Amino acid sequence: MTATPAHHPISRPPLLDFANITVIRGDAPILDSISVTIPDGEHVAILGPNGSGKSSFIRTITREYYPLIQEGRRYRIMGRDVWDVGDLRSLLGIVSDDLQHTFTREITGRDTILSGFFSSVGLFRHEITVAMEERTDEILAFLEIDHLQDRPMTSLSTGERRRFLIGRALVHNPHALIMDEPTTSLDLHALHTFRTTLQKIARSGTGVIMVTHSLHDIIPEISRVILMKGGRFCFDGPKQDALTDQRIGDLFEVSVRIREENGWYYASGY
Ligand SMILES: Nc1ncnc2c1ncn2[C@@H]1O[C@H](COP(=O)(O)OP(=O)(O)OP(=O)(O)O)[C@@H](O)[C@H]1O
Repeated sequence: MTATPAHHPISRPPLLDFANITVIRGDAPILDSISVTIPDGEHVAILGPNGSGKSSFIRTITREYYPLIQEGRRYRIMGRDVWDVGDLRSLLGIVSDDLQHTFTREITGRDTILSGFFSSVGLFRHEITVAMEERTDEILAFLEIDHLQDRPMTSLSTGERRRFLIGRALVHNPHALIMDEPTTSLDLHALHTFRTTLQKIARSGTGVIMVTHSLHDIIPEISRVILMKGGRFCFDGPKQDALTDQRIGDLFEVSVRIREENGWYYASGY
């Protein structure tokens, strides 16, 4: 199935086209003069230590945080400077812990996915069409979670809940799935299932953009890695150039050895 949009035309504008993006919170910049262009459909990881500004960067994409208006600023998403925030968020599939924490009521997995059509947390008096039901069935099958669809979200494990949130994010065939620390609190089995799901999504044509502090989140399909520290992007380039002993050691301020195995990267010796 095309759970994700293999049909997006090739000549789309970049997903993100940012220049000189600075966000101030309190009295200090939490994002400091960030410039980055991410083409539509590209898979990118943004790797950085705790407090480096990764979540703030995601919140700037989703317009929860606004950058300063200053000379040379470019704040363009999918070719546009001005967005209705609801429209923007439905074209970007966002999966974050912030979102997961909002699903605390007794809502089933299926209804969680359906609620993505309305950008709501749960279903109220929303009119569900046959097309929406069919799309939900496709997504459930694609993510291999159909057997869990009638269970309340509160009874599902963290990994299972996360897959339903991905399903919710996929309803509109988003240009990209944007994830914040997607594997936090997953055990080895859940991690394996999650990574397999993510690889499937990446291969189906949807861009995968994730912020993380773990090398093991970087699926082989991700070829570009941005290193982030102190609210700045300090490296942006091919994965094999980013994930070196020296660069990762400097990033996390610890001596580390990086090993690659079948496209996956591991850190040891710290
Ligand atoms: N609304 C806010 N008000 C004040 N400071 C903030 C706000 N949001 C973020 N910060 C600060 O900005 C810095 C970056 O935070 P952010 O959550 O973006 O980092 P992170 O890289 O996602 O961290 P982690 O890996 O621990 O989740 C931190 O020092 C944080 O305290």
